[in-house]
Amino acid sequence: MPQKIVKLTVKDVRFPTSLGQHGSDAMHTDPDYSVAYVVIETDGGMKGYGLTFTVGRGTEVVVCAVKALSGFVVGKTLEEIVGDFRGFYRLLTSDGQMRWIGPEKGVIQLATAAVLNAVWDLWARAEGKPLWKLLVDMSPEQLVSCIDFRYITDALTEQEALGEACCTLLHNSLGSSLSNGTVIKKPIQLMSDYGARFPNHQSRVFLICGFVSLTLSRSLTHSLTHSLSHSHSDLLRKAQTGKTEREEQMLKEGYPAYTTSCAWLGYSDQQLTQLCTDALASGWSRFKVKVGAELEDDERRCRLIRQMIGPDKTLMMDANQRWDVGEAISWVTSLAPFRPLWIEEPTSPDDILGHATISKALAPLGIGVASGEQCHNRVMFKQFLQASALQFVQIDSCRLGSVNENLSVLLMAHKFQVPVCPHAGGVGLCELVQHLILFDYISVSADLNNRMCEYVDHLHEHFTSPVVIRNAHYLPPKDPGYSCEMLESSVETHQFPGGVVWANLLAKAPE
Ligand SMILES: C[C@H](O)[C@@H](O)CC(=O)C(=O)O
Ligand SMILES: [Mg+2]
Repeated sequence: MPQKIVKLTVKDVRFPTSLGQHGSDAMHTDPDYSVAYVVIETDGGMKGYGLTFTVGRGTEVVVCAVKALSGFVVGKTLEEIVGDFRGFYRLLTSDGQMRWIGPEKGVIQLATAAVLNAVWDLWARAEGKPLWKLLVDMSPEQLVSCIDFRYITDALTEQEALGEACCTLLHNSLGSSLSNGTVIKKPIQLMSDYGARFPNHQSRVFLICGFVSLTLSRSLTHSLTHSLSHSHSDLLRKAQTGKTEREEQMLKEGYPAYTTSCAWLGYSDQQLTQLCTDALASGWSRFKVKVGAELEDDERRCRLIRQMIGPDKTLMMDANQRWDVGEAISWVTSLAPFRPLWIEEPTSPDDILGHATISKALAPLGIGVASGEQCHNRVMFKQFLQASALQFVQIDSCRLGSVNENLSVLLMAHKFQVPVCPHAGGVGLCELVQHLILFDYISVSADLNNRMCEYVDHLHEHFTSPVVIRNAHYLPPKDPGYSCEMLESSVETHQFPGGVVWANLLAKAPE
């Protein structure tokens, strides 16, 4: 029976994390982890839950934006929405009056994520599957039908995402390997043109490829085979191979994670030492430390954490946009002896060329640049990738326009061969993003090299299906949905400003 969405509610839910300095960094010194929490209800009695992460006072603005979008959802059936998900995404992001306050960025994009996250949750529940499994079971055609390719076709077309452009890539890679111009250049060119023009006849093109390869010298045959098996424009259809094994692997081992919870900037050295000791005992081997306020403090804290974890474990550093470009380079150079794998958000999240300059300067030190938690849409990610401005892509389940826009970024990252290491520092972000990275491994990247998903050890007790971590790995969620339903009691007590937690805190606050 069609499920018509008849109601959308949104609540301002905040947790006073600033009291314990949990989540603190060089730019967010007193973060109260918060969400704009959305519930949609159907006439059949089903509910979908969605949220977007915010930090304290900003939440009320996001709540207002969600209310402004609710008219696009209420009255639609789930079938109508998911039957043309690309169209629905555009309806939300491209409305002639609403788009002026974006487009596709800032508060309105956070609100879009909250609403669409609820729709994806409803869809997964209706199918009786956790979201990652819903995505894994979708055909490549269904997956691309959820993506708005507008503004990114110069980096990734729908055909490439599906896997119809392999011949073009084959031509490009053979073109370079056959630099002295051999007789096969022409046939390959013809095959490439044929493949591009008649994507449905690809199998025939492959047959011809196979025939040609038989006639080539051994090294050229190797080159051809390599191109076919390592073609990164040949995305979703190619990744169908081995999917079942990868899904089984994930169910058994889980997805590798790193922890940020030992070293928030406002934690004392004593706290850092204790948390690090506990984390090591629980099997964590990858740690992120906040930096950027005072160089001397950073040196002391980084020395401490490196001494604690030893030379072989992985350390990442996060500056949360604190520096100018030159300052970032010299500051991180000073911290290089502590051997960070990456420096995260060294400067403004909008400064693509600045990130490229920093990447270039730090490459000789073996330090990569990571960014994405405030990268507001697929167009920004496209340019970061095109400019080789980052070496680690940090998708965020709420900063981008929900699963739809995250899919496009996962595919672009795969095409550009940049590892994805999702951001999850916030309330509910671990619960959400685990689904996306599981899908990425099983259905897109098929690669765990240099990849890990962030974990923060806060506020999971407020969710009905909290994340499960075993031996520093995310175990795939089993419950249907997108894992962001919160306990009713938690929502009630933490609602701002009337929930009992806030009523008490506000009563104690000085005038
Ligand atoms: C304010 C948040 O806690 C932020 O510091 C999170 C973050 O940058 C991360 O987890 O990475
Ligand atoms: Mg960060």
